[in-house]
Amino acid sequence: MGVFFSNLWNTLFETKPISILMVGLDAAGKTTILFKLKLGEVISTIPTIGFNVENVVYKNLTFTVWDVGGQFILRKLWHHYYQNAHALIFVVDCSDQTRVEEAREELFGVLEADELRNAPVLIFANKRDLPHTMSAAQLTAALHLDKLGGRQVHKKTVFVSMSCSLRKEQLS
Ligand SMILES: Nc1nc2c(ncn2[C@@H]2O[C@H](COP(=O)(O)OP(=O)(O)OP(=O)(O)O)[C@@H](O)[C@H]2O)c(=O)[nH]1
Ligand SMILES: [Mg+2]
Repeated sequence: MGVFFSNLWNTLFETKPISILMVGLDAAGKTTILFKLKLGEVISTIPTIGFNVENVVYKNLTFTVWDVGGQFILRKLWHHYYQNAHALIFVVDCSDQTRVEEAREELFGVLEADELRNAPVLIFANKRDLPHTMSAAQLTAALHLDKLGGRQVHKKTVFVSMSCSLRKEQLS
């Protein structure tokens, strides 16, 4: 995650404030990540109806992070947030193989958005503390990240970060 934020800052340092859109399936852990970044603490969450937005200071850099609810019925609202996003974080529960295809479909849908054509993308593989998680390589394959250029999805810089937002240490 550190490399992603640093690259983003270097690319966009003249554009302030930098807005990051965070989406992903319901219960992937987006709100937990947002408040871990904001407060350095794990908070108790409820499913997000609508969005949360917070200014987050990460290694002395300030970002505005938009965390949008991921329940199925809410996903059709994601596009309202594309216009102002400089970067995208797509959160995946890497312990849940049963939903990885659903996550891939949603990811590809987001990446087709014209507004996000220049946005760097971080795939944040969350819940690494749980048993039977997919590795970065397995997730890369399951999400077909190698095919991002192949189905008229714009070429993008895509990072994959494996983490757990419940642990005490800072997300890195
Ligand atoms: N084991 C584990 N649980 C996590 C982790 N991150 C989040 N959770 C749990 O996953 C559940 C869902 O987390 P949320 O942050 O509310 O998920 P969300 O992506 O914001 O969900 P929506 O708002 O519905 O889109 C909560 O019970 C969290 O405590 C993690 O890294 N490991
Ligand atoms: Mg949420």
